[in-house]
Amino acid sequence: MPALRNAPTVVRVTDVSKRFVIRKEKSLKERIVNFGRSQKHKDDFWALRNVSFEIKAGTTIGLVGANGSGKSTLLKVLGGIIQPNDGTVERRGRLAALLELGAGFHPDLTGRENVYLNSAILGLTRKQTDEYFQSIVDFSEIEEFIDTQVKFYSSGMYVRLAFAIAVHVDPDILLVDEVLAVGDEPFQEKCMNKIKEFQAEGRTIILVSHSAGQVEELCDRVVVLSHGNVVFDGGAADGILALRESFEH
Ligand SMILES: Nc1ncnc2c1ncn2[C@@H]1O[C@H](COP(=O)(O)OP(=O)(O)OP(=O)(O)O)[C@@H](O)[C@H]1O
Repeated sequence: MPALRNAPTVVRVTDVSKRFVIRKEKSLKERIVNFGRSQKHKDDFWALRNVSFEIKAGTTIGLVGANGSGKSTLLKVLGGIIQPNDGTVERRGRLAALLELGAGFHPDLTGRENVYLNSAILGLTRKQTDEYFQSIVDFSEIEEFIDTQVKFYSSGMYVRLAFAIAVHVDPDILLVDEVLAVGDEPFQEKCMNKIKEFQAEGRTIILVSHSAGQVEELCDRVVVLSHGNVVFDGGAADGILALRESFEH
């Protein structure tokens, strides 16, 4: 469901840039020649450069781009997990983020403990989590392992529990990284249905995906990143064409 023209802006990204410092390892020869001198060899790398856009409530937006183009970095900045070096991110409403595998889970805690920990981080009281708990477990279909430490979970089990938590905390904004691809087919279908339900309820979804089919099916709008720059921002069909073009640069 495309956002209404007069819907409020729920995310405003203004001139966001993110720099990483990359350590480069020297070759064995360089290390011998430079023996005793500083071994430090660092480069600045701009993963995002002057990224700006706004998202209206109720929009499903696809973030696409080649490997390394900055999609996950942008999602983490949007989710407040990392801070940009320049620029600002403004958000309105409760946000739940499904980022890379395991992010947000404590490996030594059990599934049950992680449900309570994550829900608390997302602003739910213990009583509210008690109410949702069984529904989260049912959605994840991993009841048998709910009292196992999550470090022993398979990738699919991680995603099942993480997705189940994210969709039960009543988020206004849902961030979804490529994680859905890890679930098996029945679970992927269940997630797609949940995302469509969220769309119908007017929630805002920001989705990173490498699947053109998934993006065309779900997204009202597509932002294409290339080397940390926004090179396209518009409709899904044109966005897929722009994505293919960006592979050549
Ligand atoms: N913590 C970090 N330290 C140094 N460099 C990083 C860090 N995180 C990301 N990068 C670099 O920033 C760039 C963008 O990474 P990012 O994970 O955002 O790409 P992506 O578009 O999500 O890629 P993919 O499609 O492969 O998941 C990459 O070159 C990556 O190596």
